[in-house]
Amino acid sequence: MSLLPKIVTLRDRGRILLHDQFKYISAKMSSSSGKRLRVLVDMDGVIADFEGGFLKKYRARYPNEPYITLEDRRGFWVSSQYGNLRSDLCEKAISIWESKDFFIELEPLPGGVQAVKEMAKMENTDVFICTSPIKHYIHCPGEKYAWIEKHLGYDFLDQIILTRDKTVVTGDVLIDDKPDILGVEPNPSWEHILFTACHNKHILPSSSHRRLLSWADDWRGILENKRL
Ligand SMILES: Cc1cn([C@H]2C[C@H](O)[C@@H](COP(=O)(O)O)O2)c(=O)[nH]c1=O
Ligand SMILES: [Mg+2]
Repeated sequence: MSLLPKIVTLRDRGRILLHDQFKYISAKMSSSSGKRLRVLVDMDGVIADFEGGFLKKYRARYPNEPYITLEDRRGFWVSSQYGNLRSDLCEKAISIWESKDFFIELEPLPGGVQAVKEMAKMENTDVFICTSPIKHYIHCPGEKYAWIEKHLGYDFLDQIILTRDKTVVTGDVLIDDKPDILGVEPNPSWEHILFTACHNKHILPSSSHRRLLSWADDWRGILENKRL
């Protein structure tokens, strides 16, 4: 090996320049669909029918108690609205989602599983299911895993984020039906796309939220727009 300092000739510089240009062009070609995107998809109320599953089981267990139709649902917290109806109904509502088999037996919401599968196959796209477990953890976390395996497949178990604070998760987009997603991070990295559900459909359009009305809505357009 020569001990002489390396002299970069004009010809070398030309080669380096060409090499850099080649690298730039091939990088551009491989990311023809724009920048890499990390999409966080909520589970309850977005791909799994929490509200429908709740009402069915609540009515079966408490056939003589009053209930709230999906049409009349207001506000994210089912427990609060039932508690306002009659104070003891709050506990009765909670007893439903704390029961064994509640989360695993939730029906998929129309188009959700198909959309997530398609999203995951898109070039330059990482999809994670970002979902909050209840604190009564005996059944819920395991059943959420089982639901993902059942509907999205075994390999999707690598893509699960269980957290009660979604603000600390980094991503480009969070598709979620909860209107206010708060936590310790005041400026989360993601844009919250509000997924329309029976409890939030009456909230007026706001400049702080873009909406996805259902999985038949233009989720592909939202993703492409985020790549720009
Ligand atoms: C309506 C409602 C929900 N929960 C629980 C059930 C789920 O584990 C989470 C919601 O999770 P997401 O990731 O935000 O979809 O909250 C509850 O404890 N009380 C309720 O009234
Ligand atoms: Mg949700």
